[in-house]
Amino acid sequence: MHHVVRRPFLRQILHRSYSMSLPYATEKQVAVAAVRRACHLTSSVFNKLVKNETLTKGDKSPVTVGDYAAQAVISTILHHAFPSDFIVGEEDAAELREESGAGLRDRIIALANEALTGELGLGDNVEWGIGPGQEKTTEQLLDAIDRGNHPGGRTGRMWTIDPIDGTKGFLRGEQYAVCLSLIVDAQVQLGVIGCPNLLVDPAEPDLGRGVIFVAAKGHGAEQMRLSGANPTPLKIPSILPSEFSFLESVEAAHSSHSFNDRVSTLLNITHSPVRMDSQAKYGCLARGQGAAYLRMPTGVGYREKIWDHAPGTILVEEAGGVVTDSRGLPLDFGLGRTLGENFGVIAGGLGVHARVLEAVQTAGTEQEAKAKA
Ligand SMILES: Nc1ncnc2c1ncn2[C@@H]1O[C@H](COP(=O)(O)O)[C@@H](OP(=O)(O)O)[C@H]1O
Repeated sequence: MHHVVRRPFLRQILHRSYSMSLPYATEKQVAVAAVRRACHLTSSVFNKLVKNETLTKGDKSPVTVGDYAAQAVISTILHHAFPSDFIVGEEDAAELREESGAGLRDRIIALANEALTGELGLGDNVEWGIGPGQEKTTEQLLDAIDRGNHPGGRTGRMWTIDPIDGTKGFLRGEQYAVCLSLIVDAQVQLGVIGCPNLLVDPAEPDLGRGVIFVAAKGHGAEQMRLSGANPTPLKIPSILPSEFSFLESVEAAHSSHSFNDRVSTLLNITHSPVRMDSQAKYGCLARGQGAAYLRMPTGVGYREKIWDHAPGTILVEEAGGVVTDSRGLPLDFGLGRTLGENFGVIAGGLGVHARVLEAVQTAGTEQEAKAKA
């Protein structure tokens, strides 16, 4: 009798301390498992389709195959674990449902099923629809891709998926990232960024490549191996911008290189910028590579997508940094699928961010004056 009375009490205490330690513990496990499988998938697409096939210049088919299949995998896992959550994903399956898309569709379904049915790894759970024997039908996987059509908004639980962020980097065999975040009532609660091509430690190249960055609101940021091993907490060091360089996009069409040059000059930064595709930039910043990430628009009209910044923003904030737009406003993840009126992105360590923001505003005023003259 004594035993029967004590057990629920103990379970209550244990549950309370567990949920106090990490409110989204299951979500974190599921998200890491989903990103890990998608990373293996995209790496295998690269090895099969980019390295070993002759691609014509501008051929985007490996990206298309990888993008669709990775979104199918992540969305399937999320739906098994959290059936009522919404998903804001970059892709939809309309093209694959057409008669002309049959070849592409078959390739994608095979790849997604291969990724879903792989052996269970560290922290995996069969209840998430993964593991040997868990094949899905074509219809189930197309529906999984299409579940990414949520319009976003200010309330509710929603996941953002960018199955291959940095598609240009992916095709060049350089950096790209598989990105996932959980947003609850417009606040990012969880961010996971898988970077299959990123060195585990730039100071020790022998450790190899393949990193997953994870951050949970109020519970810090960490980096782990793709297997989930070696979780290491991340903290942005307090450094002066002159000692380090900016992180920026490789693609001049995505972010103004000349504007960044001017900001570097204003801050007396002498090192060249580190150019890198995808949200791997946020990951590098969080582990102390580069002083700040600066992304200023190249023209008017483009609106940044929430899936391109939600995981990175929480990662940098949880590593002790700050992320705002070029006016110093927080990024607003509650306006739909885009960041709406936010203009540009500045991410950096606490003191560094304030100095970069000031220089960005000076450079912006100069630019306006020049345009008027
Ligand atoms: N004109 C533009 N300005 C800013 N970002 C753009 C852009 N056109 C595309 N992008 C986004 O930039 C992302 C890549 O960022 P980066 O330059 O940091 O690697 C692209 O993601 P995808 O590669 O998933 O399409 C795309 O969403």
